[in-house]
Amino acid sequence: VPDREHWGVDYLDCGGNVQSPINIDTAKTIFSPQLRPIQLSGYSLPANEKLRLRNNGHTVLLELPESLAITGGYAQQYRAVQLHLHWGSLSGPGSEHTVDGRRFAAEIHVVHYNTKYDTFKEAMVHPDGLAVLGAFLEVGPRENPYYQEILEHLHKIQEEGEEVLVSGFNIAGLLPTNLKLYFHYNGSLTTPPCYQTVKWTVFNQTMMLSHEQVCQSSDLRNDDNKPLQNNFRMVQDMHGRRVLASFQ
Ligand SMILES: NS(=O)(=O)c1c(F)c(F)c(SCCc2ccc(C(=O)O)cc2)c(F)c1NC1CCCCCCC1
Ligand SMILES: [Zn+2]
Repeated sequence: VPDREHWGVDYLDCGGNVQSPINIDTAKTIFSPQLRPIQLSGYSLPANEKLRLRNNGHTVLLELPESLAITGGYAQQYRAVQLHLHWGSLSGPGSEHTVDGRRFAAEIHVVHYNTKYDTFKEAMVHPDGLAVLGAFLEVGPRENPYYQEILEHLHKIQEEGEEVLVSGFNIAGLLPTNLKLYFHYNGSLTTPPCYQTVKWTVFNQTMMLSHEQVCQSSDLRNDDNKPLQNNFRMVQDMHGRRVLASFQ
């Protein structure tokens, strides 16, 4: 099938056996003291740097400059591509990964590509091509100022395809302060083409947002003018994979 050669990797990876998201069964994780703290560099952006925030009909995504890099915790260097969110609805939570069967209110993914490849498109078809940093979002008593930098613009991009420019801020504020405690496993993109080329990091520490903030994502609509919600994929079978933990 010509398409198959064209894509280089089996395009129908969505049915493969290295898929994401997964349920993290903490009783079966392997404590791996060799897992070093994740180190981020260039994540603090000046306000005069403008970032494109877009409603793509599936999620809200923030394009990131390649100046943001993962410089520790992975064997190779990875540079940022974009970040986006997964959330639920009034009827329930919407994280993609679950922990001991628990689904969290929402989940952020910061997508990076391995800089040994020239471009993101080239990297995303190689097994060590992508690194996604994931963190769970929970409802807490206070508004989260870092998430407000993104959420305060959602009312301007309610329709699919709309986008707005957001002023730079410290993107690291969207991730936990403790980058030492995390789960690590090999998986995939959670949307077609589902390439099995992601080295996942899911942080143990969660992010606290106000109830209003967590509900704000459902102001977004897709092309059928339907509310954009429950944009999470079902958890996938491990097929013998093990999840490593940087902590006991
Ligand atoms: N969890 S995830 O990382 O797999 C993921 C999702 F689950 C996602 F649902 C998404 S959004 C759906 C794919 C998509 C659609 C339109 C556009 C656009 O108009 O630019 C972009 C992407 C989404 F964008 C991503 N991240 C993308 C994976 C899609 C293809 C490569 C782009 C970078 C990472
Ligand atoms: Zn995602």
